[in-house]
Formats: sequence, structure tokens, C-alpha cells
Amino acid sequence: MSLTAGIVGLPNVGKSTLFNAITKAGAEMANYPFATIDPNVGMVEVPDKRLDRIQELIPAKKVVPTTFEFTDIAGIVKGASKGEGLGNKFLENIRQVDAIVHVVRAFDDDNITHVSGKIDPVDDIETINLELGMSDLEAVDKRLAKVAKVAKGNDKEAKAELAVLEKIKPVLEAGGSVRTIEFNEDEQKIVKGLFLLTSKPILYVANIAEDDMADPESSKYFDVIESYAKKEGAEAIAVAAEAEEEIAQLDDAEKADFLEAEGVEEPGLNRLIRASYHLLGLETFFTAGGKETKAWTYRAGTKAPQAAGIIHSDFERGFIRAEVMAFDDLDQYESEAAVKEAGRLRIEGKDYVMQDGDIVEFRFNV
Ligand SMILES: Nc1ncnc2c1ncn2[C@@H]1O[C@H](COP(=O)(O)OP(=O)(O)OP(=O)(O)O)[C@@H](O)[C@H]1O
Ligand SMILES: [Mg+2]
Repeated sequence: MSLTAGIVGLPNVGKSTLFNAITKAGAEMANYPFATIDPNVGMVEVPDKRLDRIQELIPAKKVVPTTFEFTDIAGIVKGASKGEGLGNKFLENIRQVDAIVHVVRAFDDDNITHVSGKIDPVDDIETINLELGMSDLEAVDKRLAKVAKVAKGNDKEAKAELAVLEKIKPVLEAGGSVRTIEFNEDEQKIVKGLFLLTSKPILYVANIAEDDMADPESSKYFDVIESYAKKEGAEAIAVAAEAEEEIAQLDDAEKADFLEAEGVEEPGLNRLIRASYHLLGLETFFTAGGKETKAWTYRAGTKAPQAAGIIHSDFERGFIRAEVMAFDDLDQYESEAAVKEAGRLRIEGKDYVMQDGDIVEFRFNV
């Protein structure tokens, strides 16, 4: 799957630290702004407890989680949309990603430089969003000039686009983001084609201190970041990036000890990975038993033959049908035979839209 989640934020807030924690890729982390210039790209495993349960009920030789891509991008500063700090290049890097994971500094540490000399999460968020919005405004203005001319000639498509552009412009001028505007289905298609930075789905990550790990809600900074996200209809997650990066180096037993000592049930990282996956519109189906039980990633809305094609192009070409049981049914009935007996094993055809958690066997003939 080629979709990628971009890690975005001010310089030196812990973006690469977070990236390393989730990818174990070993990108450069340093206590100075602009340590990252060129984007780092890495694959992330999706933690999914359903795999363990399937393995328990339908044992296979191997269990293989699914993965997706993250891109760690250089820090954006005030004036980026005017070219400040290689701003245009960095904004272009953001244009390439499919969703934004916006990292906000939410820890105190006098030894770690903050580009604006103070810890103010809302100010930080607004600085970034404003730069993205100004870059969008420039793109919208350019497009408006072009489309307005064509629309005069009574071109239907141009008129529709003009209306959308005119709806977007005042929001950007007021410092807002395109994702906060409501569009109908036709308008949405037009917006998609504009590739605007502030129209990308977003998730806010509060990079908190290790001390706040056990109880992120108690972090005074997390609270304001979450409220800000809520106003945009977005989610906020707290992660102690530095501590998580250290945990990621440990083996499973050490990890469990560490988490217990910190009083943490599940690393915030896992929640962040899953939220990013959903932000990208990705879902999971499983194949189970035999050589391996495996999680596969598909885009929400994918039909059965195309999902089969993710495993092998022959499966799609020669698709006959899919035998499907929902994970929840297997979880409840505890064996494929019992699921079948309960009448919950389904035969689905080429128009079936895949559902998250489907356990599938594809029948094909080539
Ligand atoms: N939660 C945290 N608590 C304390 N220190 C942290 C935390 N997260 C990251 N740091 C430290 O902050 C510094 C900057 O981290 P990092 O290099 O990951 O930032 P960055 O956002 O990628 O910066 P750049 O924009 O320069 O690429 C590092 O010294 C790192 O160890
Ligand atoms: Mg970096």
C-alpha cells in the first residue's frame, strides 16, 4: 500500500525521535533545529491483538502483522510559505504525504531548544497551520485566476470549481484550514484535486515528558492540545517520544517490565500507529492458518477481488468467490466449524465490500 503518514511540526520538537520509536529506522535525532533536511521514510508494523487471538484459535506456523509507511519531514518555521528555512521544499514534502501527524512539544526541558523560546502548544500548532494555510492560499489564488476566465465561458466544470475555490479562500484568509469546511460529495472531489495541505486529514501528537507517561491526561499541555484538536474535529494522542524510543530498543520481556514500572498498559505508540492507519483510511483483513496467519492492508471501500489482488494478482484475475467470517464471530464461537454451524460463515462475490476484521479465504481459478 503506497499511502504514507507524514510527521510534521516545528523544528526540534521530537519528530525524528517519534519516527525512530515507531519504525526503529535510526534516523538522525539531535538537539538542534533542522537536524532533518531530507525526509526519512520507514515502515511501521501495525500492532493488532486480533492476530494473537486468531493464532490461538487457528494456529499457524508463523504470524505476520501488516505494515504501512511513515515519512519524517523537516521542521516548518514561521515564514516557511515565503521560503523561510527551505520552507518551500519542506512544504512540498508535506504535499506528498496522505495524512499529517502533527507533533507538538508538550514537555519542559531547558536543555532542549525551542525555536520560539517558550513552550506554548497552541501557538506552535497555529504557527504550522498558518504556514500550511498561506501556502494553500497562494495555490488557491493561482487557480482562481485561471478558472475564473474559463468559467466566464459558461464551462460547467470551471463554474463548479470556481464556487469551491470561492468557498475556500475566505477561510484561508482568516487563518483557517480547509479540513474545517463542509463540502458535499461533488465538492469533495474538486477539493481532492487541488492537493491542498490543510485539506489532509490530521492527527495531533502531544510529545509529553516521560514523567507524564502513566497519566498523560495530567499533563497540562496535553489538555490544551486536545481541546484544539477537538475544535477541528481531529484526534489528539499523547506520546512520550523519547522514552518510547528507548523502550523500542528493548526486547519483549524488558519492554513488559518497563511498561509495568511506568504503570502503562499499552504504549501510547501503539494507539498512535493505529490512529494514523485509520487516518489514512486503511483497514485490515486476515488470512489464517496453515503456513502463516497474516494481516493485510487495504483501503476502506475495496471490493473482494481487489483485496484478493493484494495477495497475488492471480487471485484477482481468477477470482471466483470469498469465504468470509468476521473476526468477532471467530472470537465468539472459537472455531471455524462453530462459526459455520452458527450460519455466520459467508460466501461473498465480486461486489462484496471488504470489512475491517474479515478473515478470508479466496477461491480463484487461473
Ligand atoms: N518527550 C521528550 N522529552 C524530552 N526530550 C525529548 C522528547 N522528545 C524528544 N526529545 C529530544 O528533543 C531533541 C530533538 O528531537 P528530534 O531530533 O527528534 O526533533 P525533530 O523534531 O526531528 O527536529 P528537526 O526538526 O531538527 O529534525 C532530541 O534531543 C530529543 O532527544
Ligand atoms: Mg528531525
